[in-house]
Amino acid sequence: MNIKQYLDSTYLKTAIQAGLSETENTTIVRGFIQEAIEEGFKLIMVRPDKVKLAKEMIVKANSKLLIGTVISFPEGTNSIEAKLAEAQQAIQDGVDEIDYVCNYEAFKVGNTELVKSEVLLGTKLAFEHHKVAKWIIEVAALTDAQIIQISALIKNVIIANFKEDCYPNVFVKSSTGFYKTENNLPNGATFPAIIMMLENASPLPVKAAGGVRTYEEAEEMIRLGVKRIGTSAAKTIAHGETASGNY
Ligand SMILES: O=C[C@H](O)COP(=O)(O)O
Repeated sequence: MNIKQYLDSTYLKTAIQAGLSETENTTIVRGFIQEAIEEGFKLIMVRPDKVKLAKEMIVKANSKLLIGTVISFPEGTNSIEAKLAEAQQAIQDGVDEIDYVCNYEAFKVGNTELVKSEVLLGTKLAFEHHKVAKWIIEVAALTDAQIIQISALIKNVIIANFKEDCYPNVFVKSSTGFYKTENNLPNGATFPAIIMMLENASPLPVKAAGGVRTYEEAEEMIRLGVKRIGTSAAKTIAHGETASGNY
């Protein structure tokens, strides 16, 4: 198995989150993009304001590395209009895959219509530009029943509105990697959450993200059926090593 083809190498910290100046953080992002080019990962995930930089570096290196970005990250509470505008800008800057954070807070209070609308319109926008869409559900913020319901909701919106050959291009994604739980509980891609997603999102593919730190974890996720793994430890995982956790 070529694990690198499953790995979305991810750096989503803002300068403030990284405790760095803007210039220092951009230097880190540059290094991350360069590393992903050299390692032959499938895709690099960066914040929207770094998509242009990634595109320039990838074109210059004549690399096939794809670029993904995150929309309404990490809370997902922006209006649909704001999400579409952010995605539109990322498309203009050269993005290949758009990872939208679902408005899971709206979902939790019963506003499923809003989530259905954003999934429909956000996916439509991605498809109009031949891009992949992913919907982050933030499993740590949800009960098991809610994980099941929102995975099925996304699946049903896609099945009702798009042709079968589009299904591989819409993912249900577990986590932002930035959610903070009380008592420091795991905030990312746990095996039980991934299994519930796989069972209820199918035929849509699942992306596991958040807290994946070892080759063994990644391999087990793939064995379970995930098609993509988003991790800030892609290089260490690809080299069969274990990175320190960030929960
Ligand atoms: O979208 C991907 C996540 O931000 C990656 O999370 P991580 O930093 O815990 O690997």
